[in-house]
Amino acid sequence: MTGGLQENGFSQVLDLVLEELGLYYSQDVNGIGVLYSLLQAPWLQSLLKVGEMLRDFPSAETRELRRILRGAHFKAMLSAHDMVAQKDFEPILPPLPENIPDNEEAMRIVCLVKNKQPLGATIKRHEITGEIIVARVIHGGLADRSGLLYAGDKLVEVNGVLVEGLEPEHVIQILADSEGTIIFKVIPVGDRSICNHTMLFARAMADYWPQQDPAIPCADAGLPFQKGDILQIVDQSDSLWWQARKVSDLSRCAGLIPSNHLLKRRSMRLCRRKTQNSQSSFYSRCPTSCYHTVGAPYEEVVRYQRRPCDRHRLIILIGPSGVGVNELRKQLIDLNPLVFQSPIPHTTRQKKTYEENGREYFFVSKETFESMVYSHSFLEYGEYNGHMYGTNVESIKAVLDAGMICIVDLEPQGITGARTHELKPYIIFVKPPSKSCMRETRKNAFIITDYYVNMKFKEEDLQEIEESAKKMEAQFSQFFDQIVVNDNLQSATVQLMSIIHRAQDEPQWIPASWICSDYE
Ligand SMILES: Nc1ncnc2c1ncn2[C@@H]1O[C@H](COP(=O)(O)OP(=O)(O)OP(=O)(O)O)[C@@H](O)[C@H]1O
Repeated sequence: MTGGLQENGFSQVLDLVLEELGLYYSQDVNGIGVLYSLLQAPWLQSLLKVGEMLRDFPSAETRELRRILRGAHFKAMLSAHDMVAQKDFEPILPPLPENIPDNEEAMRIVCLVKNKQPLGATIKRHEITGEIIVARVIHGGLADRSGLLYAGDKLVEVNGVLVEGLEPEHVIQILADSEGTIIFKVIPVGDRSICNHTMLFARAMADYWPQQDPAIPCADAGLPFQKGDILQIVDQSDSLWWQARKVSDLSRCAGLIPSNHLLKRRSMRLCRRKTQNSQSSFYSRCPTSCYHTVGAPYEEVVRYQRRPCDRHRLIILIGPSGVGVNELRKQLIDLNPLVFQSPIPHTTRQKKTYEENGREYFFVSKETFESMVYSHSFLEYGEYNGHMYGTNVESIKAVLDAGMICIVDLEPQGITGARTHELKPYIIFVKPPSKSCMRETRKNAFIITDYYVNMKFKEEDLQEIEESAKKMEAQFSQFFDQIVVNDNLQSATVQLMSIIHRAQDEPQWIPASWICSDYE
């Protein structure tokens, strides 16, 4: 590079810089952005290099450049560049006062917008400190979705009202009266335990009405359910109160339900009270009578889909005597004997001449029958006209092994024995229609009793069918997978047929133990 060219280059660069700087001086620009891009500019880099070089070549231009570079504006620009580069532009807060106590707690301000829906959190008074704290946050509720309130958070203020010294009921009232925005001041809980969201499904084995439970921490946060309902238990972190939703209504937020442990404890207490009243020892009676009859409050269930290579599920029809269980079973078999069959029963009665052993019945001696009873071979058995009759599990398996759908009608007391992983029964309750409908549809029907065969239905028979159906439902509905009303015989049969096919081919809830047992 020649001396002339060098001089030309420098003056060009300088002209450029001055021109640009002149532009910025005349504009009211946001300094940081502009400075940043300005200082990034390749020409400025060159200029700096030029400056260094010029130190060694004193001339009029050099002196001028030195003056520019030492100018206040230029220095200010460079210092601004340094600040931007070091991100040193955040506001400087005044120092904290020196007299803050060491134990001062951080406060969180939570703003929730409450429409018509509940807040989805419960509060309680801390047993020791007396402070009002968030007792639990309901899964899927407003507070839970906000992610800002946690169980254990200390409430300081609600909508500007100090809660110190207030009763929890008073705070609840403030919350209930608030519409729209609610502002909480809370001291966040120190050790926030991670909620245990075990995804577990359970069949309720009893009804539960939170409004009638004096022990529930907040009745409005409770989830009412009826036996047979399938519940999704979303939180088991509390040993006494779980949170659950009904699978039939998963869009609703979860509610409180008593834990297994709590219900068992209650039923034990009930049991103790009963046995005390009956003057006998709790320990000697409880395991066999009371506790056994009360049973588990929830039954864990899983979704089960029968594979085409699996045996069919046993179809059990349950219903009050005279409702038409036997008739419906016969209708199904008559319609499709290659698909539907019933097991061949055992009996102690004499074989008739036209009968064949193993076709109508298995004819056995009283002794054989008794030994089968002792070895629990029968799902159910009973006496009729002085003879014993029984439905044997092996006969059921024979139908299932032949690839057919086995249908039995059972007394409800036989349900427990039939509920095994081997048979995986699907239980259908045959319900009577209204009495007026029965009167109409049973005009030409005959009822079979222990004393009479082929008697017309009387008014008291209809009454008895209705009452006995109600009792059965009250006691056993937790086991019913489906209910069919036997009004019109033809339509009830068609409905039953489609239910049975769905039971075999579509996913269903079954006890988890039936699946685990497969791998035993
Ligand atoms: N939907 C119906 N419409 C008209 N008649 C019916 C209907 N269902 C059943 N019946 C008749 O009612 C009578 C009693 O029915 P069924 O014998 O099936 O009763 P059940 O429930 O099996 O009672 P049980 O166990 O005491 O025999 C029979 O005559 C049957 O044909």
